[in-house]
Amino acid sequence: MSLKINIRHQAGTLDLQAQFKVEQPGITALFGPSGSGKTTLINAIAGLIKPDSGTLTINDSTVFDSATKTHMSPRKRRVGYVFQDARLFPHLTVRKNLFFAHRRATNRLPENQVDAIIAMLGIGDLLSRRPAKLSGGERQRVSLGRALLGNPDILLLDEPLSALDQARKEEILPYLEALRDQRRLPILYVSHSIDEVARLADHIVVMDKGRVRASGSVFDILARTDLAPLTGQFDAGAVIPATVTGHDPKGGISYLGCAGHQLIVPLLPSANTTTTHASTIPQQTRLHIRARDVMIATSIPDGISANNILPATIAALTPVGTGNIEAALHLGHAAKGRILTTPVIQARITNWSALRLSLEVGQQVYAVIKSVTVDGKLRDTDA
Ligand SMILES: Nc1ncnc2c1ncn2[C@@H]1O[C@H](COP(=O)(O)OP(=O)(O)OP(=O)(O)O)[C@@H](O)[C@H]1O
Repeated sequence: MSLKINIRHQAGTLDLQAQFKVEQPGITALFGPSGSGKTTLINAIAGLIKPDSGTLTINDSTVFDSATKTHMSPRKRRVGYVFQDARLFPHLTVRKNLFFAHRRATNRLPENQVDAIIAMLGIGDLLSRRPAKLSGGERQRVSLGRALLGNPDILLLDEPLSALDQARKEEILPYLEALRDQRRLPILYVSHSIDEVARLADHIVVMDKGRVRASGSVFDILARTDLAPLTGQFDAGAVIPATVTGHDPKGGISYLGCAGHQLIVPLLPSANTTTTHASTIPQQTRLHIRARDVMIATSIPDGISANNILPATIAALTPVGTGNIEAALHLGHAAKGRILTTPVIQARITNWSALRLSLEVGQQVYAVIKSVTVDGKLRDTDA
């Protein structure tokens, strides 16, 4: 499955010139400031607007080509679209909303897959209700179900959580994670929230003023300090790969390995609680470490509640806002003259602390990590 975009489109003051490819399943976040052209771009992919020029290819099928005057209708494009507001048919029950999409699909899903989607989204008990009798989170889950029952080649999600309060967001995020992990479907996900992106996305396309400024894996993009003004990475912190290496259910902790270091986190829900070592170990995961949850120490601190104190080397010190410094820290201590290639995490400290500790680039320090989120499936954990 692939999506290839090379389009140009003028809308009011927006001069959209977008060129990128999505060739992998999983979630690709379209991220960027308000007005950067994200919705215009996915409307073009869905066929809701016709670009001025260029080409759009979904799965080797050219859905738009200005040179040959090809502009396939939205229905024929096999694209599932979930909007900010659920846009369900108000007069139809959930069942009828869902099966409307199923019946219209050019390539209908088999019954067992329909049942699996309904189960995955936890909407089986809602089938006889009308949209007005659903909560905001339930409506969005039904809307996701309706998009999936159309058996799309690609799913476009335009800020599907932005109209929901934090509690409803937390309710729906696990379903999006299940969707990402269980269905091998590319998902283009528009979001303003870097926390959501860090939690869900595998890849990020960063847009600004109608242009694609960068695209790459979530690990690489969130490690790039040059993109921070656009990504809000200073608030997001880092997303880095890790391995679950063991569990100690009695002690209530799990062990993770990251760049040769061990981290301890409260027992992960994925742990087998009857044995000390789950059969699935080691298991790949990722950590989200926010800059505000990392402190810097110049020597190993004593008598401290934080479990995770990792050696680190300062890669960059960047002023942010008034009075704060963002420190980029390579995990591990670099020998003199050696350049580290280990993952980078960020720490948010005050100017005053940086001066007091005489911090400088290249200095060997310790990162005191107060809290880690282990993948999205697993809750925020004070570590
Ligand atoms: N039909 C239109 N007529 C005039 N201007 C338009 C039209 N569509 C888009 N624009 C312009 O394009 C800009 C980008 O819109 P778009 O909704 O694609 O941005 P966005 O990145 O999705 O923003 P947001 O994150 O706020 O939703 C708008 O600010 C507007 O100036």
